[in-house]
Amino acid sequence: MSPYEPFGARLRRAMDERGPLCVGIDPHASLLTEWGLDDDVAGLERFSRTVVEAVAGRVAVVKPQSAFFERFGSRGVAVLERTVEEARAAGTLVVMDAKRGDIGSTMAAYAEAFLRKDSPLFSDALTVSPYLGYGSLGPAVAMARESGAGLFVLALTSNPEGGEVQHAVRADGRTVGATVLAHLAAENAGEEPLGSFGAVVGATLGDLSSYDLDINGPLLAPGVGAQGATPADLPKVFGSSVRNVVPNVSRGVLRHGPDIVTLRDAVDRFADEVRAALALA
Ligand SMILES: O=C(O)c1cc(=O)[nH]c(=O)n1[C@@H]1O[C@H](COP(=O)(O)O)[C@@H](O)[C@H]1O
Repeated sequence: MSPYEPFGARLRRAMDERGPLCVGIDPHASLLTEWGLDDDVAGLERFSRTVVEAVAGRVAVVKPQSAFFERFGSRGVAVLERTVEEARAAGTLVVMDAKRGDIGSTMAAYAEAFLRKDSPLFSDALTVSPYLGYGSLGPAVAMARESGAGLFVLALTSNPEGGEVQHAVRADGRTVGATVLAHLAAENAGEEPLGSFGAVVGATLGDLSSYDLDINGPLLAPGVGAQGATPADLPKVFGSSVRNVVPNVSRGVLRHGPDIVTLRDAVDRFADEVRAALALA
């Protein structure tokens, strides 16, 4: 038994206290330019610091997108470390969006990198890909349990290309995406108030009534804002599972920077719209 409070319980509390919105920290080169920053490590650091300052304590979760930090090599990764540390120090949960996935023995090293309690990049949860087979994620599941961390496993992604893999029908008649969801439901069985093993399910996907989203775990829902989904779509897409949805907005909020007050207003608008949509669900 881990001495740490599980991610699912910490997330449920944060969602109940602050609402479920997740703000993505995605320092696109084009956003750095729009913010009047140089596309370099100093610009990256200023951008990330500003977002954390604007949103920490106001939203349940932030989700730094590792790719935009890796672009700058080790110095960018150092900024990512500080971003994670500052957000966590401010009491905001951090989902590291690194979408890792590999054979089990390598997955164990990714788990150490992001989910081992004393790792420099330790995050409250990590996005992972199950498309080397769900079982290959075993070491990450084990490490997450040990550290009180969580995973968000790509199930039904927000991009239109995802369907060719995720809606594919297996020999047993189930789709690949449904199988991922079933694995997660098994992982979370009996956990209260919420399991720690979430699914990524795009808010852009329209009617998902043929999928069982009731996995007793969180559903990270990217696609709100720049990809065209709105908070009002959430009840339609997620049905009765909507209370476990963590909607992510990145560019839809970030384009309102660099002024902190304007950024906060944008976050508050999305947060209010999400609350209103959930109240009607
Ligand atoms: O895992 C993710 O967060 C993710 C999964 C998915 O299916 N679609 C998706 O857009 N994302 C991420 O969510 C963020 C969406 O950003 P915006 O489109 O700017 O709101 C990006 O960091 C994507 O990498």
